[in-house]
Amino acid sequence: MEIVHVPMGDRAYDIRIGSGVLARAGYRIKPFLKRPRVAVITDENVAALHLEAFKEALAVEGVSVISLTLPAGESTKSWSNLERCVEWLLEQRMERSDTVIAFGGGVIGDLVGFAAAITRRGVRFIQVPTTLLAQVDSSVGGKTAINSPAGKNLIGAFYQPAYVLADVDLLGTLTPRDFLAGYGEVVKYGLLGDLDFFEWLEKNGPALAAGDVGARIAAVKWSCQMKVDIVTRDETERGDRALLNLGHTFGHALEAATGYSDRLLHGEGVAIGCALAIELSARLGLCSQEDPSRVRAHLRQMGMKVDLADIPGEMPSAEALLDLMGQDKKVVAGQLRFILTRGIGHAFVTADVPPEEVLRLLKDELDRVA
Ligand SMILES: NC(=O)c1ccc[n+]([C@@H]2O[C@H](COP(=O)([O-])OP(=O)(O)OC[C@H]3O[C@@H](n4cnc5c(N)ncnc54)[C@H](O)[C@@H]3O)[C@@H](O)[C@H]2O)c1
Ligand SMILES: O=C(O)C(=O)C[C@@H](O)[C@H](O)[C@H](O)COP(=O)(O)O
Ligand SMILES: [Zn+2]
Repeated sequence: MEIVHVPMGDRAYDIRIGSGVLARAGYRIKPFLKRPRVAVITDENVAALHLEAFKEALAVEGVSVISLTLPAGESTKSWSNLERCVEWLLEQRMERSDTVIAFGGGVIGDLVGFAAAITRRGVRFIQVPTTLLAQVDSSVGGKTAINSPAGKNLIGAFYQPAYVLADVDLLGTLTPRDFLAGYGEVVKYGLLGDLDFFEWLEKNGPALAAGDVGARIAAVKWSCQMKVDIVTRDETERGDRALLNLGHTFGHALEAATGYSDRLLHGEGVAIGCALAIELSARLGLCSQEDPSRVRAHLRQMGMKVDLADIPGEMPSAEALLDLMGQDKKVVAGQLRFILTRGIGHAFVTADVPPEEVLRLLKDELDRVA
């Protein structure tokens, strides 16, 4: 069992990572409860596979459970599902000191975290992440949100969980595609701040995907620790936290362009976005010409999407993609900011990127699609 502590004063919390964690969830969660009753919100896939086991683990400690099951997929991060969650919590008479548990991937975590933040101006909230992406990234750090037709995660709040409980055994039921999408965020950590981690992934990525429990725990812990170090320096993204957005300026525009649909999962967009950010860095002379090919080679070795050509269906023009990037939350005074790199493990935030270079890169990439 591994623990990563998030030192945030009176909002400090622990992330507990291990195998067999779910079976002991009642024992772990009970100390947080003012009364032995929790509201669990999940999605249809997670409910079918793991909700009974989770309920039993809570029941053995005398904790009763009310649960709400939502449709699976990115389109669940919507106003209508936010309303559904909040109204359900109110109907169930959840008090401010009661606890809401997000039991699922990043979609459930982001939506339920936001619902918890605004219900009675903030009910206590615990994350039990069930995807690789949620265990390494979305359950930690307090970004919560839903999507708008105008762009990704544009409606939300910073709201930290009280606890995060990550059982890597749950990753065993993910589809290979969902597992690899989460791996996109794992690779991001190596690229943004730790060449040793990237090298470790080059060696251990295949074992991780094949189900090696030790490797999974190590990767989740490494990623969470990196995220915690950044988030505790800059909780609300005034500076360094934007590093965690490596690949996302491109990735979020691609998600919007593909309608937040099955055509492109978030982590897939992040992987393609990282490859584009590093290519852009090389074109601007910031990093070596070898870095983009090394990153692409690793993503390809893992069987991931790497290029715009890997996205099925029609893509909009380079100009339209650049326009979608204009809704990015890192925009200041109308100017886009990018996360670029001086080499693998050395990312930085900059507004000093000529839009014509971005356009040229996107055009070259789109030409390869045609
Ligand atoms: N808040 C943050 O800091 C942050 C960070 C990264 C990503 N995100 C958000 O996270 C979302 C993506 O999260 P995701 O990749 O977890 O997607 P997801 O929540 O849609 O889960 C992916 C799929 O896996 C299924 N699933 C979940 N757990 C399962 C399990 N154990 N076994 C079998 N199937 C399971 C889900 O039902 C879904 O179909 C995006 O909306 C993204 O914006 C947020
Ligand atoms: O926690 C962060 O900060 C991140 O940027 C992590 C990202 O992986 C995540 O996708 C996040 O939701 C993106 O943030 P956004 O502010 O660009 O919506
Ligand atoms: Zn992300």
